Amino acid sequence: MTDFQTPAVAKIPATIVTGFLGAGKTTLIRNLLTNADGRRIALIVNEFGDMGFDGSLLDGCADPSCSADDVVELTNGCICCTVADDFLPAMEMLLARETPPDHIVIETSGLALPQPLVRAFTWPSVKTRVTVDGVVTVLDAAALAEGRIVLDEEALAAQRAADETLDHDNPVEELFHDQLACADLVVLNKADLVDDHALEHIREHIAEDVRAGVEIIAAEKGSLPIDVLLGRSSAAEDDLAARRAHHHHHHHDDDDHDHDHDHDDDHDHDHDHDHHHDDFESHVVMAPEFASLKDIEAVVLRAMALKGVLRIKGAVAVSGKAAPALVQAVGPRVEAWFAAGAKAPGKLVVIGLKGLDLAAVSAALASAAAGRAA
Ligand SMILES: Nc1nc2c(ncn2[C@@H]2O[C@H](COP(=O)(O)OP(=O)(O)OP(=O)(O)O)[C@@H](O)[C@H]2O)c(=O)[nH]1
Repeated sequence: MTDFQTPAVAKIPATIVTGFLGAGKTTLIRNLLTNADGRRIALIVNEFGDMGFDGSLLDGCADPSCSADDVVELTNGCICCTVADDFLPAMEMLLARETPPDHIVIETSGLALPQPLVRAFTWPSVKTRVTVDGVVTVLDAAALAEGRIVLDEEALAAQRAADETLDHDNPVEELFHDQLACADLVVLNKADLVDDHALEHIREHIAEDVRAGVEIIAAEKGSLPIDVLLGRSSAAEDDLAARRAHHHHHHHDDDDHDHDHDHDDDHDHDHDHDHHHDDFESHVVMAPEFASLKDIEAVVLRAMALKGVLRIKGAVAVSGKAAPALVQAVGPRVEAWFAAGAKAPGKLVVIGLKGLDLAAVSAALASAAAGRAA
């Protein structure tokens, strides 16, 4: 339908960056922002957990080459559940600026379903001004190669049979499929941590989960040319029906938590919003002062090894050092480094499966400190 009254105004493209906890979304975006080539990019960031912004991205943006024009942080829960309260107002604010951005990049939390967010682009206040340029799904190749995210349906069935507590689908798996089904581009990140054979194996599996024609590109530290990441013009918001995962549900019908209130014809195939993040929890844990970066790595690694723990990150103090250390842990990998200017050291965010033993995690962190002092 053509509207002859309104001159055609080019819509602002928006790129959605999704992917599981710790896959490398922030790293990829930091890279993108330092290669923005004069584009004015606004960034909307959503974190799962109470602590909000992880600081490392801001570090990147203290860099004069970082071109983030504006950074909006959404912390009231998972973006896919707070679209109307958080995301739409943030978008409207960006659009109301005198000089709107050239491009908008949205980093979803690692537990967000991209589909409800894409659907938000069909809301009238947004649809006339913005279009989804592409959904970029970042995958952790190491997590896949090491079986922390299970690719294989048979292996998954075996896992389920072995673990009685998995009475329904593995929530990590379901998110994985949702995030893949929505993708315009899959970035097989952390390629440096796996061999070519494993990469090929992963690629073959993923090919079954993505829409036809979706590119799967291996990367290290999310480092890809900006023209690969931006400029896809996918208009995903017009194509939602094709972007739903086919879940193999093991839920009992009455046990399905479908919080979606939208049940008109357009929207009620909304199996893509089963709120898998009800299956996860996040805590802020006070961290002691550590003796050294090595000490941090050893202690956090022990906490990561506890059942259900998926991600730990934050900033901690190191004795005798003015600068706090940032900590990043995904699976068996812990990184810690000094970062002047990181704020509020002494807190770590712990994210994991619902039912994780928080007392044990806190104790692992605290007892290590006591042991060291002895
Ligand atoms: N070896 C390796 N490490 C990587 C790569 N990309 C990211 N990392 C590390 O993985 C960890 C998580 O990276 P982030 O970019 O914070 O991941 P994220 O997806 O934004 O994490 P959440 O927002 O918590 O979901 C950090 O310690 C990164 O340094 C990569 O290509 N190779």
